[in-house]
Amino acid sequence: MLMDVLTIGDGMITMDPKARGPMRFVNEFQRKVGGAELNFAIGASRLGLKTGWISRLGNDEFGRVIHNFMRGEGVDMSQVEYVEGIPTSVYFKEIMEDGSGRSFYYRNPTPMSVLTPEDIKEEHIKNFKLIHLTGVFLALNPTKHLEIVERIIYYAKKHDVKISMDPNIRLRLWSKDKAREVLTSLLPHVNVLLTGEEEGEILLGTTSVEEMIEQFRGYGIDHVVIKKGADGASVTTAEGTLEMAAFTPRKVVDTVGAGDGFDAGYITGYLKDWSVERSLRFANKVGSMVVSVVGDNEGLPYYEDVLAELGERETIER
Ligand SMILES: Nc1ncnc2c1ncn2[C@@H]1O[C@H](COP(=O)(O)OP(=O)(O)O)[C@@H](O)[C@H]1O
Ligand SMILES: O=C(O)C(=O)C[C@H](O)[C@H](O)COP(=O)(O)O
Repeated sequence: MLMDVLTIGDGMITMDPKARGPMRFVNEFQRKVGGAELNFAIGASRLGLKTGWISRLGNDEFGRVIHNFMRGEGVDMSQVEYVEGIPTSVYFKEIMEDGSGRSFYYRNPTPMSVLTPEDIKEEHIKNFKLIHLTGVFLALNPTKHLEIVERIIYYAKKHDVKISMDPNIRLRLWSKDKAREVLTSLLPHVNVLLTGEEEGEILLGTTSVEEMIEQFRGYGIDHVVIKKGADGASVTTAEGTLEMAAFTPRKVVDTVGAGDGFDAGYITGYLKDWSVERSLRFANKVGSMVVSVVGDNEGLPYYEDVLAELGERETIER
């Protein structure tokens, strides 16, 4: 069966604080699941894409929680295995009154560290239309994970599978210099780049967004998407640049996961051959829906919900 999108990355147990404010004062947490690529996979699957995930989980209770959760989301788990001796990754979230916050990771080593390039199978990669990569997986072990990603890209290019990338730079995981070195080496292979302005500055050393876009386009990237949080996003293609304001969310309660959701939304449009305008509107809507729900992926909408929010489908409440 031809699949749509594949992503690779660490799945984590997420501990969501039950109260807002500095984490040192929070005594109760709710156990959820998270991780940039895991969120993307859930988002893509809910938007109707046939989605696969390459990952490794600890052979423990938390690993089972993530496995069952992802199965429930309809993500292909054929390339997810349990690992002995390394616990499933965990992270704790801090959420401040305005919905912003910090992350505290317990993921070194992660079960992903047993993965090798030999685990990547050409027969598997060629089944997909697009591979979505993010900097989080690369940050966990830059040298080794770069080899794995290069293997994926080699097979992808051989079979005309497209590549999308979100730098998702987490400075708690690696330095700016390392992130720049590793991620820019991949840019020539990227078809769709989904980045923030600050990440663009880290990668290219310029604060001018115009210059950034020009440089990214110079790498041969077809769609350069710049995400700007509450200010929306822009997309630059051969046809030019389209800017779009964000939608006003019902309420901003937790901004984590908006970028991952936006990515899933934009890739949905890209794979459906929608116009840039439609893809961007759809992705902006997905992002705005994620920030109005607490949790990294709980707010990720289903395809029909996005259409309803865009006013393209009638909603019946009762
Ligand atoms: N406060 C907000 N209001 C409305 N939309 C938002 C808000 N924050 C994020 N979004 C939407 O989600 C997208 C991604 O958010 P952003 O914070 O830029 O990504 P990242 O999480 O990757 O840093 C934005 O481009 C926008 O469409
Ligand atoms: O995997 C990691 O290391 C993470 O940081 C997990 C985060 O839940 C997402 O990456 C959220 O990312 P945004 O969508 O950019 O808010």
